[in-house]
Amino acid sequence: MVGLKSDFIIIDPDDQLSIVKRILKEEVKETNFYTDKPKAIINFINKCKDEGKRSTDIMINHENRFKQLIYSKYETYIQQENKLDFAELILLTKELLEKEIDLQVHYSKKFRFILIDEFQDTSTLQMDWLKLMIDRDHQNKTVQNCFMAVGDDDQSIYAFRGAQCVNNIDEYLKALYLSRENPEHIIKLEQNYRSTNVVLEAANSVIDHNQSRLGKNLWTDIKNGEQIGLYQATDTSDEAEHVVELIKNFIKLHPNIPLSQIAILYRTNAQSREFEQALMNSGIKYRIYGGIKFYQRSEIKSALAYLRLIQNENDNDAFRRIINFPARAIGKATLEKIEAGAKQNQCSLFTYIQTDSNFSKQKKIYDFIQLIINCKKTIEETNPPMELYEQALYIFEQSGLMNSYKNKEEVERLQNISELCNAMKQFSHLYHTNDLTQYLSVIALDTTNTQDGKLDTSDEIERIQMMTVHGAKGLEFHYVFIAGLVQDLFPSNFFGNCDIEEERRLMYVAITRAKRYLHMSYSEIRSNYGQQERCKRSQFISEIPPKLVHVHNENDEIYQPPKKRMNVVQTIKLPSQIGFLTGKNLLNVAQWNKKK
Ligand SMILES: Nc1ncnc2c1ncn2[C@@H]1O[C@H](COP(=O)(O)OP(=O)(O)OP(=O)(O)O)[C@@H](O)[C@H]1O
Repeated sequence: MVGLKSDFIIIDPDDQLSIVKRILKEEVKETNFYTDKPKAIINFINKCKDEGKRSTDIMINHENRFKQLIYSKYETYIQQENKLDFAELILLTKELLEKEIDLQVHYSKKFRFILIDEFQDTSTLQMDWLKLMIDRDHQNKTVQNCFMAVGDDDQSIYAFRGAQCVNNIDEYLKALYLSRENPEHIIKLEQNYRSTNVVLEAANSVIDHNQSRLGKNLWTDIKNGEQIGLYQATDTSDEAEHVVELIKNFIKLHPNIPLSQIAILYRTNAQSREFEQALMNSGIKYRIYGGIKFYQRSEIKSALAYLRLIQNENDNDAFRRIINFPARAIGKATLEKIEAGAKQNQCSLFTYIQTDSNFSKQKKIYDFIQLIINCKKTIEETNPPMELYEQALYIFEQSGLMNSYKNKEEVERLQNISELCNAMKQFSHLYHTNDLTQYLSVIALDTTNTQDGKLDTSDEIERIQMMTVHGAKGLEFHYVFIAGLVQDLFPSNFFGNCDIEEERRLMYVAITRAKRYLHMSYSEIRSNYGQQERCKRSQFISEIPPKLVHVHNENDEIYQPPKKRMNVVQTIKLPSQIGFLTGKNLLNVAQWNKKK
């Protein structure tokens, strides 16, 4: 009926990725250049399907032309291969039930009780499918089967993926001849068993600022909750150090609380770096829940590979990583020939392509050689000397790395690159040097010694949990630390159009993860690509009644100013001064600190 053979195969997001990659390869065989990345195309395809759109339903414009083309090829491909992706399962079923009325009636009569969980995240397509399940008596305006939707409209945080919470609630109620006003139709579960009264009062007063909601007021029997901690930091390092200091104190005071009951939440993944550094310095184990440690992220590895090759032309691993990244149409076969030639001549890959005219005369390889040589020259010769982060930024721009992440979908990668520049600026400041070699030596441990895993899911040891607020949905922790509460970061304004109600729901999710204690922090000075910027405190902090908040200051018993520790760090000798030569044997700052 839908043109599928009975032995069809269901494919997951990884399969989708390899199919799109294969199609792209075919499509751009000649140029090895495409305007949109595979992941961006998959997001586009899935979003279209969630809106019930086939490739032929899309209004083509300059921006989506290429994506639409790949979508149509993807459709043909999976049809020929008798495959279905997740969104297709629903889309195909919806189209079938719309076409075959008998079948639609059959199924709507077959399922008498339907329970929908996480209703706030339903897409347009899922909503359309759901309506086809209604066994309706049009004449009497009644429904013969029973529906129960469970969800929290205040936790609808996937508008960017197509979830349309309040619209869908109204559509759902209308389809079932129900009304928002009738208390028998909407049952509010307002008693909360997770959090203290203080946490709930804060959550209620923040979310109360949203217009678009059904409205509810959480309450609890868990009284006398501790006040919410608030810390205004001098800069982001100070913020991270303060939070880690508090955590250390909690661990001391409550040795029986598992570390996994402590969570640090932030709005963007790039914010993890400062906290990772502070936790490593304190020797506290951590896990990035649903994410990858900062120095293991793909864009950071690529960025560092550029720096490494420029600093040391014999670094073959760095060469392999960037010779064709961003794409320069230098394929696997060419790389194999380079590897063989370099081996035969007993030299590094970069040296080899410069000396063998078969390669050095090829334009794309010649351009790569010039890129590396010119970057090195500029860094060495510019007067006054470039700061370390400026050197890096120059390389990332010249190499096309920054440009390769210009798509909206890659904003996180650019944020991570910016954070890397911030880290370099801090390094220069701390060690009074702009020497790339010394910087690369110091971070060598972070990049070589940590687990080279994909997602950091290792859970054999109790660890502090770090995650984005999106990642925290559905979870709960004894102690929750929400960091980076400044305007334009949280609430975010990454694309210049802040959806304040969606951001506020995210804040509501963040607050309601806390069972016993909540802490908020911010720094009015933040850096962007190494440049300091002044920020305003998040409006969400002001939306919490001051009586619920305890502002931390240096006189608090629990708080020991990090300045003392900074002095210790500043006395550490740099690798060149203490005679270490290879990255593997180096200790990071924290370890030097401990050894001293
Ligand atoms: N009736 C109850 N009595 C005692 N504890 C309860 C009860 N119902 C739920 N809880 C506890 O409250 C906490 C939250 O429950 P649950 O995770 O089911 O809520 P939820 O609505 O899914 O939360 P959220 O959507 O905010 O993540 C859990 O720790 C759970 O064990």
